[in-house]
Amino acid sequence: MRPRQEASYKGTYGRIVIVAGDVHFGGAAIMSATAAVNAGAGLVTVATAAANHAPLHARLPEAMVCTWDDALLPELLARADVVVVGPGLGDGAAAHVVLELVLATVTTPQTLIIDGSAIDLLATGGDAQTHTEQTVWTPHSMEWQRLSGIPIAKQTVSQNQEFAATIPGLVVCKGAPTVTLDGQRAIANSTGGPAMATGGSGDTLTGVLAAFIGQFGFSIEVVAAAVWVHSAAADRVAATHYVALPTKVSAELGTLMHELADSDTTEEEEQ
Ligand SMILES: NC(=O)C1=CN([C@@H]2O[C@H](COP(=O)(O)OP(=O)(O)OC[C@H]3O[C@@H](n4cnc5c(N)ncnc54)[C@H](OP(=O)(O)O)[C@@H]3O)[C@@H](O)[C@H]2O)[C@@H](O)CC1
Ligand SMILES: Nc1ncnc2c1ncn2[C@@H]1O[C@H](COP(=O)(O)OP(=O)(O)O)[C@@H](O)[C@H]1O
Ligand SMILES: [Mg+2]
Repeated sequence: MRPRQEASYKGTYGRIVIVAGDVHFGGAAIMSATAAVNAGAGLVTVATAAANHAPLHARLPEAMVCTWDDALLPELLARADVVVVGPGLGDGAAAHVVLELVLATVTTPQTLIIDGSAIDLLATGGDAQTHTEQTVWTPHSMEWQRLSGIPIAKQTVSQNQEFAATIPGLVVCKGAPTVTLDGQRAIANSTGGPAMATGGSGDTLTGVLAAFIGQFGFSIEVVAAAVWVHSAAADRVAATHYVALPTKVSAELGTLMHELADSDTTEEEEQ
């Protein structure tokens, strides 16, 4: 976490494009974008099914919106610092087409975060290679089983590392605990808990990851920090709520990040 610099503008903090939300899963797109905005991303655009356009605008005016077939999307993707693909993308014909566009367009040094339906589409149809080493995979156990072929019961860190080493970038194996892997190093997360076991927690994590990479760069440390902050925000909600609803977790991010950035500055000043 770093405080924001005086000499900066919205472009300094990351251009994020989130490709998400078919007609059934508009909430996934909204939750991902809400998290990205609250975690400090400079500019957020959501590419989604037409049915989600107006709800997203009404719910989150900070985000821009276009549809998957918008003629502007290829250029938006090419100019992005970080692209998220997959939350609630579904497996319809349009999802296949837009995933192909994303995979063909996003290249190093851009970051590509692959989640949810996009992991499933690649597990069943394509190969798991991308054009950027700066890829972050965010599977839950079943998505990881589909992609890696490792049955859930055999998903040990060493088994997971072996497959992680064969695909580009980092893998965030979500669970209790979530473990971030790069094929060699593994970082187990220390925050979070069962109050997060509710639809949309993973969708929210994609937005936090995108915002962190957009602001602080791509590395295993930044990815693990985003995982930690997302679950730490959920812990705060869970301190007074039975379930850590993703929208409440996103609302908690701003205060938590303010405190973390502030405490880092204080430590630096004291040294
Ligand atoms: N509001 C919205 O718009 C929302 C939209 N969403 C979007 O929906 C899309 C589909 O995502 P998905 O995760 O719901 O479905 P899928 O990939 O089929 O996984 C479920 C299967 O895996 C199994 N399973 C085993 N272990 C598991 C584990 N640890 N965690 C989870 N599952 C586990 C599980 O076993 P069972 O429960 O049947 O025993 C079941 O057989 C995706 O794009 C997502 O972004 C959601 O985020 C919800 C809110
Ligand atoms: N028992 C648990 N302990 C810690 N974290 C959990 C627990 N259950 C769920 N989570 C977290 O919730 C998220 C679930 O992700 P995912 O299944 O992709 O959600 P969705 O697709 O519904 O948004 C992950 O970040 C995971 O670590
Ligand atoms: Mg998910």
